[in-house]
This record gives sequence, C-alpha cells and structure tokens, in this order.
Amino acid sequence: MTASEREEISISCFGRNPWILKELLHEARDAYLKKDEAKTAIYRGTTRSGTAEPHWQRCMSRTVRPFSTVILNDEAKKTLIDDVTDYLNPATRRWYANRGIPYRRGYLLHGPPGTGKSSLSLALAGFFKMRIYIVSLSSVTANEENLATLFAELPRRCVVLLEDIDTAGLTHTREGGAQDSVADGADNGADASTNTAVPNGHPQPPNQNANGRLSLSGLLNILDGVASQEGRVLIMTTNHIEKLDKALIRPGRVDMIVKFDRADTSMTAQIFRAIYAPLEADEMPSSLSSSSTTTTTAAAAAAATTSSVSPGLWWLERGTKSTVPLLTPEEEQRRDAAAAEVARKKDETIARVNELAEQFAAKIPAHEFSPAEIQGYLLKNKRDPEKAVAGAEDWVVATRKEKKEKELKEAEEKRAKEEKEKKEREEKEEKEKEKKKKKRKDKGRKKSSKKTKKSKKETESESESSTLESSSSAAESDASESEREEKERSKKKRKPAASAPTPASPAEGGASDASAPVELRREEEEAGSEAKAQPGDVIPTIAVDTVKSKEAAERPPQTPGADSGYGTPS
Ligand SMILES: Nc1ncnc2c1ncn2[C@@H]1O[C@H](COP(=O)(O)OP(=O)(O)OP(=O)(O)O)[C@@H](O)[C@H]1O
Repeated sequence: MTASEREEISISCFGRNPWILKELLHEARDAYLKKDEAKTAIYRGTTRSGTAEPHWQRCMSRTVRPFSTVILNDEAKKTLIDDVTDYLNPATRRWYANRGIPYRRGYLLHGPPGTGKSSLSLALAGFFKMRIYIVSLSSVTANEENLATLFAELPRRCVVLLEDIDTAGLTHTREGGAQDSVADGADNGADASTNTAVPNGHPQPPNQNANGRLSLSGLLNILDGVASQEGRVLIMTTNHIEKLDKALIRPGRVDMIVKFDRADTSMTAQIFRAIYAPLEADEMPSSLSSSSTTTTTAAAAAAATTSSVSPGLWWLERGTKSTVPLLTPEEEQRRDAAAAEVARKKDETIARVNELAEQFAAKIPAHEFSPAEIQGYLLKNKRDPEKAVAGAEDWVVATRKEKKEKELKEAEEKRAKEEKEKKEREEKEEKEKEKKKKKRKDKGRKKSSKKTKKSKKETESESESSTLESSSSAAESDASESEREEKERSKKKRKPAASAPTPASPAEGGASDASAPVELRREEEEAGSEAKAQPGDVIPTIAVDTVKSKEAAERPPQTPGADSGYGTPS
C-alpha cells in the first residue's frame, strides 16, 4: 500500500479478545484482493485537487487483457514475457543482491501512436498480476519534485509506465555531439531486442528543458538514484526514439527495446479476426445453458441459424434471445440438435471471418495505418464484417485525404507560428538596438558636456598662469623663441634634402633632442640612416657657435660611414 492510499479506520469491540477483529480484517482483505483478482488496477500519478500534492490515484481496474489480444510479433512477445518472468523470480532478486547490482529492469516500447505500446504494458501487468502506475511526462504533474515523491511511494512489485518520454526536456543529450542514426528494429510489425545499440540524441545543451519542468538528470536520478525503489518493472514509451538521449536508454535503465510498427497485411488480418471472430468469452454465461435452471431455447438456436444478420455476428444476437426454465425430453433433444448446429455454425463463421480478413487485409496498404486506426474503422462496422470489407477502399481514400488535410493544416499552423516568432524576435531586436543607440547617444552627450566643462576650466587656469608667467619670464620666452626659430630653420634646411642628417652641436642638439618628442627623434634617426645610405648628398650647413666649432675643428675628421647617425658636416 502506498503512502497516499493510507487511511485510518478505528475499530473497537467489547471484551478483551481481539480475535474477532482480526477475522474481520482478514475477511475484508480477502474480499478486496478477490475483487481485483481478474483485474488490473490502474493508478495515475496526479496532484490532489485543490493542492499541488502529488499522489497515485486509483483511476480504474480493468479486466486483465490477455496477451493474445495484443498483436505483436510472436517472438517479440515471448522474449518479453520470458525476460519479465525471469526478473520477477525470487532467485533472481537474490542473484542481484549477492552481486550488488541494483535490482531493476527497464523496457522501452517505441513506435508511432496507436500501435499497441500501452496495450502491451497493460497486458503485461495483468499477466503478472501486478498493479500498473502510469505517469505521462507530458502532463503538468511531471516535474522533478512530484515525480520523486510519486516514485518514493511506489510499492515493491509493480509496473511503472512512463509515457511520452520524448517530451519535456528529455530529448536533449547530456553529452551533445553529433547525432547518430537510429538503430532500427525489424520491419515487420514489431521486434524485441536486447539493448545493444542505442541511438544518440540531438546535439543540444545539456539538461535543458523547453518548459523548465523536468530535466534529464532529474529523471535519471529518480529512475536509478540511490533513493529509487528496487523491484519494479519500468516501461517507458515513446513515439520518437531518435530524439532520446542515449543516457536515458542505456543498458541498466533500458534492458530491452521493443519496436512497434504500423500494421502490415498479416497484422491487419489479425485485427479483423480479433474483432469479428467468435470468442469463448462471447458465449452465453454457463448458468443459462444449465438444464436445472435456464437455457437458450431451441427457438433461439433456430433463430441463430436462420438469422438474417451477417454470419459473422450471429453470436451477438444470440445473447438477446429469451430463455425459459425446465425442458421436456423433446425440448432437450431439440436443444442438443441446436447446440450441434451452433457448433457447426461457429466453425463456419470462423472460416468465413478468416476469408473476409484476407480480403480486407488485401485492400489495406501495408505499413500505412496504425492498428488503432484500422480498429477504429472496424468498430464502426462491428455488426457487419462484410460491409467493413466492402467499404475498405473508400475508407483508405478518405483517411488518406483526411491525413493530408491535417498535415497541411499542421504545416500551415507551424509556418504561421514560426513567422510570428520571427516577427516577434525581429521586433525585440529592433527595440534592443534602439535602446542601445539611445544609451550611446546619452553617453556621448554626457561626455561632451564634461569635456566642454573641463576645457573651459583648463583655458581659465591657463590664461591665469600665462598672465602670471608672462611678466617674469619675458627674457626666457625671448630665448626660447629664438631657439624655436633656430630649430625651425634647421628643419627647413633638412627637409629639401629629405634624407640628410641634422647636424647639431652637442649643446644645442643635446638639449633640444632630449626634450623633443620621441617621434621627432625617431624621424631624425631615420633621416640620418638614410643619409648614410646616400653619402654623396649635399649636407646642409648650419650655424654653430665658435666654441663648438673650435671643438669640432680639434676633433678628428669623421667618415660618413662612421657617423653616429647625425652626419658629418662638410
Ligand atoms: N498491436 C496492437 N494490438 C492490439 N490492439 C492494438 C494494437 N495497437 C493498437 N491497438 C489498439 O489501438 C488502441 C490504441 O492502442 P495503444 O494505446 O496501445 O497505442 P499506443 O501505441 O500506446 O499509442 P500512443 O503512442 O498514442 O500512446 C487500443 O484500443 C488498442 O487496443
């Protein structure tokens, strides 16, 4: 019993002996279990109305669905049943425990919608007499916290069905990287294989989900984290195996993959037979055929043989015929004759249904329609198999048309949605651009106003200092003025020679060069090197004072090649 199912009931009795209470409880328990004996109890993960508290709600209990009613490749079915049988064996549990391997088993059922994935899960739960706990990962309940709570409440032995695992954020790979091709199963119907090849996911950012509900790592933690329940049979279903992250379906999480497909010819014929062939369960309750109570009358049997309804449906009518109590010997005779007739008719019907099934299957193109679609059409004609066969071609045409229209509509909706999103994106970008532009403008304006203020201040301080200095350094200014003029002249002289070095006295050149900007010095150096390259050029003369010229006269003559870069005056 799970935590969410627990309720408290107080029972008391007179006296000291609790025996009567124990008896009562045992009886109640047996009655409860008996009620569910031939049924599969189905629980759905949901939240309590009015609160966000997750819990398993018992939504119904269904009559056990026989495995035979799920149309699937026989080998696949057998492999699956054998695998689950072995897993549920108590010896297997011990085997896992002794080796320290988590006692879990996972199955992945994949294929297009309506191909029997849920039906097989239900049949499996019924076959092993287990309850089935269903959560759809596309439902609002499926966030990480809720799922963790739900999984913590699971009983030890049960089937957990996780539907639509390609939804939420689980289509994204944890590793990124290139997308591999999907490992395909058998073409024919369905197949089951142990999980040796698993497909890669999309190269998407890790653990990102489209709606922020359930991340991949969150789900993996729930499925096989330390706190996760052991002993359950996990079944995951998806319509898009190619979208799944390989981490989600790696061995250990998914131990067997079963592929479901659209109906081929043989499947179509099986679906037809499943709908129209008489089954034991369709027979009248045995109590009605008992001579001590009531039985079908000979008239009823006769009516069955002469019925105007289609031969495939006589058993549908049969149950509606009236019954009468007690029989005379003649009536008994007639009843036996009628029973023999019924048996003969039944064989005939089966043969006829088989024939019709072949005809029907031949009219339905293979691998185009899901079993659910075919079943849906047949159910519309459940009382008339011949009419179903006759109308099969028209149904194919109409369904194709319907599908095409639906596809077109969906494509149109998708296109409109994409266009709308694109437009919204562009508008957003435009707005952002405008915002940035405005910000830049505001910044520029602030800067320029700051600059004007600063330059204003500088001019004011400059003018102040210049008035202060002007009187005291008139002589200096004259000297520097003359120095500047001198420099200017020397530059002018150098310029026409373009590459001629600038001869300068140590006093003059040293002082002025040291204070000159780096660029100017570099220019002079370059000019000097160029001058060395053309020693024949005319070197301009410059005025030097007598002391310096004396020193120069005493110095040994320098060749242009040994020049330090400033050149040798001629
Ligand atoms: N292989 C099948 N054998 C028997 N019945 C089937 C099969 N496939 C589909 N059906 C019938 O079609 C209906 C839908 O099937 P089911 O819900 O099992 O499909 P599904 O693959 O789980 O679909 P979805 O992917 O949409 O959940 C059911 O009534 C079921 O009886």
